[in-house]
Amino acid sequence: MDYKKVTENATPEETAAMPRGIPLLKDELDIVIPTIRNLDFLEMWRPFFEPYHLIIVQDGDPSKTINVPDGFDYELYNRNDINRILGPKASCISFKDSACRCFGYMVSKKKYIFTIDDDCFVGKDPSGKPINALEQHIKNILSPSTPLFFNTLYDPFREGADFVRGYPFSLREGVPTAVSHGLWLNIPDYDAPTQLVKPRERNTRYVDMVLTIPKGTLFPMCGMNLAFDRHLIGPAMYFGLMGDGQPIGRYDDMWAGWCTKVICDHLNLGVKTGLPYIFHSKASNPFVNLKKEYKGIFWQEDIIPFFQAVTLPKECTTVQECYIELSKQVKEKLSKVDPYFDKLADAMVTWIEAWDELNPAGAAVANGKA
Ligand SMILES: O=c1ccn([C@@H]2O[C@H](COP(=O)(O)OP(=O)(O)O[C@H]3O[C@@H](CO)[C@H](O)[C@H]3O)[C@@H](O)[C@H]2O)c(=O)[nH]1
Ligand SMILES: [Mn+2]
Repeated sequence: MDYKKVTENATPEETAAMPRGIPLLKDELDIVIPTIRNLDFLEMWRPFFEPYHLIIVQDGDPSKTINVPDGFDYELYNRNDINRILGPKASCISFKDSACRCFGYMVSKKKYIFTIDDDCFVGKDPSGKPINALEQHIKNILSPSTPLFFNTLYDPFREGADFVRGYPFSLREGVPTAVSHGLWLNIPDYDAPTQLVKPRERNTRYVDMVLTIPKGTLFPMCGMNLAFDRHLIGPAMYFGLMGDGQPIGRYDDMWAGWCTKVICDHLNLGVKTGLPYIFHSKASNPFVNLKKEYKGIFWQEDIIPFFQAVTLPKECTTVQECYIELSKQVKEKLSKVDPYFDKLADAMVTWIEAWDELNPAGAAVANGKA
């Protein structure tokens, strides 16, 4: 299949020249950014992001000042803030790892979240048009998913597509979409071994596709370019215990993705992957990544069969109830892999306790129907 290679990101001028459409969900969506750097990348995104509220989670040294470009409406939390707000429960929020971003999901009061890394720029589609990734995520999230029966013409709710012959009419309503998982041009999200053997590989392939991940199928969720319905699935988006003091890193989003997918399957919620693309500009150090990842690379050979075998009782009708049940199964079945999972299972409970403390209304409302 011949693809027009996409090899460069949009310039701020090209993005600024884009017609500023109506900012959909302007007051219902927060943009969460984990950072240890400056936030100059926001200049690139200004036309698309400026109307939205940002939640910046500053990782690392809290005494360092993070400069946010003028004109953005934001709240910023550093480690001192996390400790002050959560007290002892702050122990469940990772330090010195992008996993800290999930604190932003917890403190948000909005229905939707979009999270992006600070080294992700505006990509261009094959026609050279800057990609408004946020707009595409919103389209994905606001249209149903089809996890129960695979539509061979991809997302039937996209312009110019539909359900194909043989697709049961009883299933064409689809289910609510909980997660929209975007992809990356330029630096792909490879694990360290792959990065080491393919240091110069760049993703120039723009595939114009959005797919629902079928029920019963897990996937490797990357947190770099991700949106989700916080009211439907927020409490499952815990990015685990990673980074400082932990035996593992760079499995934060993976853990959240596996927990989220089994809970979405149980609650009849959908997960989509594909468009939009961002332009990932910075390859993190593969040797540092290998040190962070290596335990995860062999632990996951046990973790994946665990999640594939997970069943949740029909009495679990909220995300919190599903998540607590999942934490019990993690403690029971994964602790024999490594004592780390015993600690992680406890942290999963702490996360839900902290979530419900900061979001009391959410504690009572069922998030989805089993
Ligand atoms: O200790 C840290 C390190 C980084 N950050 C912020 O997190 C994101 C991602 O950082 P970076 O781009 O350096 O790392 P990548 O390897 O490209 O990240 C991807 O791999 C996964 C790592 O878990 C993750 O899903 C992707 O994000 C940036 O915004 C850094 O500023 C941090 O907060 N703390
Ligand atoms: Mn990166």
